[in-house]
Amino acid sequence: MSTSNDIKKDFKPLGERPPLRSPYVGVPDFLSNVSNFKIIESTLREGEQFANAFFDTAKKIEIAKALDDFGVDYIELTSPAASEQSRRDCEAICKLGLKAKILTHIRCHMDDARIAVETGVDGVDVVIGTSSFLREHSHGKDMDYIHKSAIEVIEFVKSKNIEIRFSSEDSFRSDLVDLLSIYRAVDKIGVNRVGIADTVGCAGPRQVYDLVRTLRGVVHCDIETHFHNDTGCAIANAYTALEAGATHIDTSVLGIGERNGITPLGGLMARMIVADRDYVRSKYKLEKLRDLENLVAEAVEVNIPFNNYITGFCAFTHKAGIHAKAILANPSTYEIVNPADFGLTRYVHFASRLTGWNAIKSRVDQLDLSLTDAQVKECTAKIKQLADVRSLNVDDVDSIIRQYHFNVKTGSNTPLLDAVGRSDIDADSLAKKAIQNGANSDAAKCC
Ligand SMILES: CC(=O)SCCNC(=O)CCNC(=O)[C@H](O)C(C)(C)COP(=O)(O)OP(=O)(O)OC[C@H]1O[C@@H](n2cnc3c(N)ncnc32)[C@H](O)[C@@H]1OP(=O)(O)O
Ligand SMILES: O=C(O)CCC(=O)C(=O)O
Ligand SMILES: [Zn+2]
Repeated sequence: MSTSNDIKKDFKPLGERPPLRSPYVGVPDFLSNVSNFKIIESTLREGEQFANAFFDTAKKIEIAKALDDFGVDYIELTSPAASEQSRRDCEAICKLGLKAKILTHIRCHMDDARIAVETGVDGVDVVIGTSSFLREHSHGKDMDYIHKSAIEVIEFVKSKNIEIRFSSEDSFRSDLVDLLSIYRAVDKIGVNRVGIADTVGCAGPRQVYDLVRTLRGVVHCDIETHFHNDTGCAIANAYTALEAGATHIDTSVLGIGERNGITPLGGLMARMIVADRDYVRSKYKLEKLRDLENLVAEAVEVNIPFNNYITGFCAFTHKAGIHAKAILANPSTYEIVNPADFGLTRYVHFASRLTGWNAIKSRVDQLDLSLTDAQVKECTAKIKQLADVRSLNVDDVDSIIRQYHFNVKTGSNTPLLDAVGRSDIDADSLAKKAIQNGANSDAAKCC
């Protein structure tokens, strides 16, 4: 039983106490791989299944090189059994001598396996559906057949001394006993990885955690995971899988894939840099992300979404006055990801009625003008007055600030609205103008 003397003895003055653990850092877990994961980049396999995708050989090579330069661990390619050109492209990419290991993705079938091992790949990803939906309506095979063909294909690929991964398609709608028994069997004969796939995007993070953690207790090999984004959980599920002990995450650039795709590479980077900045920065050339996304977006003829992780046009734009003030004082107040880690810049928006005098003061300083705080506040009020009437852009606000400054310094009384013109400019044409001028044209560069 502790006495009051013991309590006094244990009591340490504040300065001597060990630092409190940050509440934002997860509880350490020796099975977690959030600080030690690998990316299997599947833009050239899953991504080719995206509705708009057509990659000719030159484009595939360009994308493969860009992925390699970014630092992904593996590049997964479409099955060489898909078409003659797919096979030739696979061979061509294998010959590039990239740092990333090259994989191809095949059905659990000896015909596909025989073609795959001849392409020069570093490894083969084998998949077969195990849910009753796929067993009945896709390939029509039962679990006994799946076991037998899996063992045959795996032994064959292993005999060629290249990596082999076995994955169950539609894992989250498969019977748990079926799953664990096939994974145990393939682990026993020595696969490099087993894969779990949320093929229809039905799983939530708790299910992912439970399945991966259970599997971690059953197999010795690495665990790869693949998450579709139909219900918006692809990044959260990937992160949770790593927490539960998965070792590899499948991604594609911008998340492109079947239907609305899979875990996006950029979104995963955003999530993981918050978990372990040093690890992510040491492995991946994050400043190349934007170019990589632009390359793929152009190839598949889509725009980068406005709300894209990291590279969306407003991902680091701060608008409301309360945010702007705090961001100017310390960017960590309203930013969990530092844009500089990705070679990007943050912006403080000041051309709106939501702005505040701190943002306008910062703009006054950028324009190399000098006004007292009281003057900045008065000028801000004028800007907000006009912003209540119509949409403003940077030029409008700069003109008001300059006119206000001129009036103050010369004692003149020119109406501020003259600086921006009194004619009605409709909001639509201003918005169009802003887009033409580049997305951040009405924002101030800062910090
Ligand atoms: C969830 C995923 O994304 S898995 C990866 C998907 N990738 C691809 O489909 C690659 C591109 N696919 C193709 O080019 C073609 O589908 C091919 C070459 C693979 C097969 O073409 P086809 O022989 O004309 O068959 P089709 O595409 O109509 O049907 C799929 C066939 O594969 C079989 N199959 C489906 N999944 C598997 C599997 N995992 N393992 C073994 N066989 C499978 C089906 O039973 C069906 O064969 P069947 O016609 O003899 O019944
Ligand atoms: O091979 C895998 O693990 C995943 C295959 C696939 O694309 C899927 O199931 O959605
Ligand atoms: Zn998929």
